[in-house]
Amino acid sequence: MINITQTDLTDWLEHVRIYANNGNIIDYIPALANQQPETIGVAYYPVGGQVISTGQDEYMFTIQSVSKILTLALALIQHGEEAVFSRVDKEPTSEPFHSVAKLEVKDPAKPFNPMINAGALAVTNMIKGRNADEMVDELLKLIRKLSADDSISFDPEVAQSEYDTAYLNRALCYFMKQHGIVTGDVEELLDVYTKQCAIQMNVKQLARIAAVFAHDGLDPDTNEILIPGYVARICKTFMVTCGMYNESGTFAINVGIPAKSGVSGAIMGVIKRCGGIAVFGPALNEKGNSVVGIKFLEKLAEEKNWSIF
Ligand SMILES: NC(=O)CC[C@H](N)C(=O)O
Repeated sequence: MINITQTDLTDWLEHVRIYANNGNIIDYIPALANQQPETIGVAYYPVGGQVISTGQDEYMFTIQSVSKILTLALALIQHGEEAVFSRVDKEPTSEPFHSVAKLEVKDPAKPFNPMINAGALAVTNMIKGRNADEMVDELLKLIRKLSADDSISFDPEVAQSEYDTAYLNRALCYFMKQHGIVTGDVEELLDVYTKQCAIQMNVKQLARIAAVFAHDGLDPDTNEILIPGYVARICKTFMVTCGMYNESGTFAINVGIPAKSGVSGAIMGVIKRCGGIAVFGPALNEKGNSVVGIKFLEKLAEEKNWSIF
C-alpha cells in the first residue's frame, strides 16, 4: 500500500511545473488550441478516503481519449467479452493513435485494440441506444455513477469543433464500415464519439473514476459494484499495454502504473487497491501524452518506489 499526502502532491507538482511549457498544445481540434500550458493540476482519490488535490483542481478539461476506457467498460457491460472482441483485438500497436496503417494488416479492418482511434470508434459503435443522444446518455449515466457526480456532461463547443474537422476519424469509420466492423450511420457514430471525447471534468472527478478501477470496479466509498470485476481488470490491462499510445512500453518501465491519457493533456492512473490519480497539463510530447503528467507520475513512482511490476 502507498500513502500519498497533500504535501506530496504539492511538492511533486511544484517539482514538475518547470516542464509545463515543454511540448505542444494540440491544435487539430480547433477548440482546444487555446488551452494554456500553465494550467496544471493533480488530484488523488484514495479508496475509502478523502480526495486531495492541488494546482488548477477546478479547471474543467475535456477527457478526450481517456473516454476510450469508459466506452470499453460500457460495451463490455452491455455486450460481454466475446461480442466486443469480435470487433476489436487485444494487441498493442507501435503506431500513433490515429494511424490508419494497421487496419490493412490482418483480419480485414479489425482494429488492434480499443485504445487507438479505430478500435475506440468500433467500440463506441456498439453502445446501446436508438440514436446518438441515447448512446451518449448511456455513457454519461455510467460516468456519473463512477464519478458520483450527476453534473458531468460534455462541452458542446469542443464536440462540434472536433466533429467539423474529424476527417481522419471519418476515414477510419468508412474503412471499417466497408469491412463490416462498423455498422449504421457513420455521421451518427462520429457525433457520439466526438461528444464522448468532449466529456468535461476536473482532476478531482477524474481521480474518483480512477479510484473505482483501483478498487476493482467497486465504489471507493460505499463498495457498491459499479463495474464488474472482470471488466475493470480488462480495462486496466489495456491501460498497461496501450493506454499511453505508442509510449506505453516506456511508461510501463519508467512508471509502472496502469494509465490512460488524452490529447487535452489529461492522464488518469490506477494505483491498485490504493486509489486513483488524475493529472492535467495540456502541453504534449510527440506521442500525444502530457509532459507534466508523465513527469509527475514518474516522480510519484520514484518517491514511493511504486510499480505494479
Ligand atoms: N488521443 C486522443 O485523445 C484522441 C482523441 C481525439 N478526440 C481524437 O479522436 O483524435
